Amino acid sequence: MGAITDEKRNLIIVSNRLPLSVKQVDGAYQSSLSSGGLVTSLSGLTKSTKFQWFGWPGIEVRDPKDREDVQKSLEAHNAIPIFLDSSLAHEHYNGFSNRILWSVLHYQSGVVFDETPWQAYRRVNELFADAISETADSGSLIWVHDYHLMLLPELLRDRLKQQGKSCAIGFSLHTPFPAGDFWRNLPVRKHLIEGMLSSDLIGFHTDEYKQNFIDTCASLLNARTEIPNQIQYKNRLVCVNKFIVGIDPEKFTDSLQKPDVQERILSLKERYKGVKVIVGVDRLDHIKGLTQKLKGFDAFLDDHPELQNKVVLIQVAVPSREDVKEYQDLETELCTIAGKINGKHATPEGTPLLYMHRSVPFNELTALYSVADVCLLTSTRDGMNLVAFEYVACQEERHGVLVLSEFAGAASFMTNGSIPFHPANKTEMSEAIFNALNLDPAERKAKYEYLRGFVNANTRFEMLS
Ligand SMILES: O=P(O)(O)OC[C@H]1O[C@H](O[C@H]2O[C@H](CO)[C@@H](O)[C@H](O)[C@H]2O)[C@H](O)[C@@H](O)[C@@H]1O
Ligand SMILES: O=c1ccn([C@@H]2O[C@H](COP(=O)(O)OP(=O)(O)O)[C@@H](O)[C@H]2O)c(=O)[nH]1
Repeated sequence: MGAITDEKRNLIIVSNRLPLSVKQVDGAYQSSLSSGGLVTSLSGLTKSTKFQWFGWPGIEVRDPKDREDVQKSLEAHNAIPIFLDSSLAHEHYNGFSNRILWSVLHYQSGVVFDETPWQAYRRVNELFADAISETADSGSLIWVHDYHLMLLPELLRDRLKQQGKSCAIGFSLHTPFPAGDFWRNLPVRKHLIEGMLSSDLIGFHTDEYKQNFIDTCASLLNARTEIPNQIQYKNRLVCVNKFIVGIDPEKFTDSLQKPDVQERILSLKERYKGVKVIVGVDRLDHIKGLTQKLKGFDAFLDDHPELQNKVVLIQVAVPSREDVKEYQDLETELCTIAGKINGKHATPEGTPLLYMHRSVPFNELTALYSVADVCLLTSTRDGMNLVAFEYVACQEERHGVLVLSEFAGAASFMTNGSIPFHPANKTEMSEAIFNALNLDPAERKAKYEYLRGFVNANTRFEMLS
């Protein structure tokens, strides 16, 4: 079985975060587009497919009248909020999903398990199952996304069965799934895998993640896995496969045509005349290797004094998960390193590093991508990394070079068209940057065309759509 596709069926998308996050500004509720690749990867679907999207609105709303208002404002975008108390949401999202589960999925050591966040994780998965099973009709396709909701397929299947409904359930993991023994770091590992195995189809970003998952099912649960892409467990047959997540490149090329974006591009080109621009866009997260990136860039500046005032790194670090201490500490560390780099390498002509700790509007982002000669992505682990795709989409004229960590999921597909490197090796990173800046035009064009072909061929996330 490949993708589940059936235009007549009602499609329900479920993710922890809705594509619109709600905030209270001066007493009124306002919604804005959520950050991150999951939302980007599914936004292309809105063009061609009708669906309802269930998720947490990102804010506690207690008053029933306020809940109604929020519900109505999201309804216009087919988004259905699942309201959670703030302490429950905090323990589920920050406590278990991001401090514990995210770390294990991305091979980070020193994970400490705690019962309270685990119970909150279970409870939130139950609340999602209650809300969705109530709304779903028999025959609906339910597409669950990501590590925040690994228990949901099982909870949902039980409830639907009790209600006499039959629905196909798909599950997409947007993160890596770790190899070998790493998953054993989680005392509740079995519950999570069993939760996912109640799906009909499970999708991963790469073959490597898929195979790691299959191997874990065999070793942990004794599941039968002899038939490729199938897992037989407790009288159920579950299909697993790789589904390449992509972007809608037209959204980016259209943005570049807008007069105000063209104007912005001209002004950035003027500002950086005679200077090579390297761009980095990452959520401020350990897995993006930002510490390594800044240190690698420092090494590059040390190695190439002849390029003083001739290269600038513009790094956008999008605020993320700011209630988690590890993320706060990372932000402090990055500020210190950024300050040191500019302290060491700045001249009266300017600074080599522009470190921006904020999100940028979409048009500004596309202008930045467009003027950059190089895009530097240094993930230590990363499910896919859609910034790599977006940079390519904005480089039709310049044929800029992608310098891509071998640990980003995107590297499984983009290595031929990029300059790969190991993010823990400063020397390798410095050489990769130098090579990218000095690539001859014919090779640049060839690499670019390879990447462009890949990005254009993978514009739809085709698992259940
Ligand atoms: O919702 P947040 O906690 O703010 O985090 C944003 C998203 O981060 C992760 O994104 C992943 O999905 C991308 C698209 O498939 C992929 O390219 C990237 O490598 C992953 O890190 C997370 O998995 C999402 O659930 C979050 O919404
Ligand atoms: O200020 C910004 C800058 C970037 N992005 C988007 O965040 C997504 C990042 O996705 P990626 O897959 O690279 O990583 P993730 O953040 O999901 O781990 C991309 O679509 C970016 O365009 C964003 O939402 N706000």
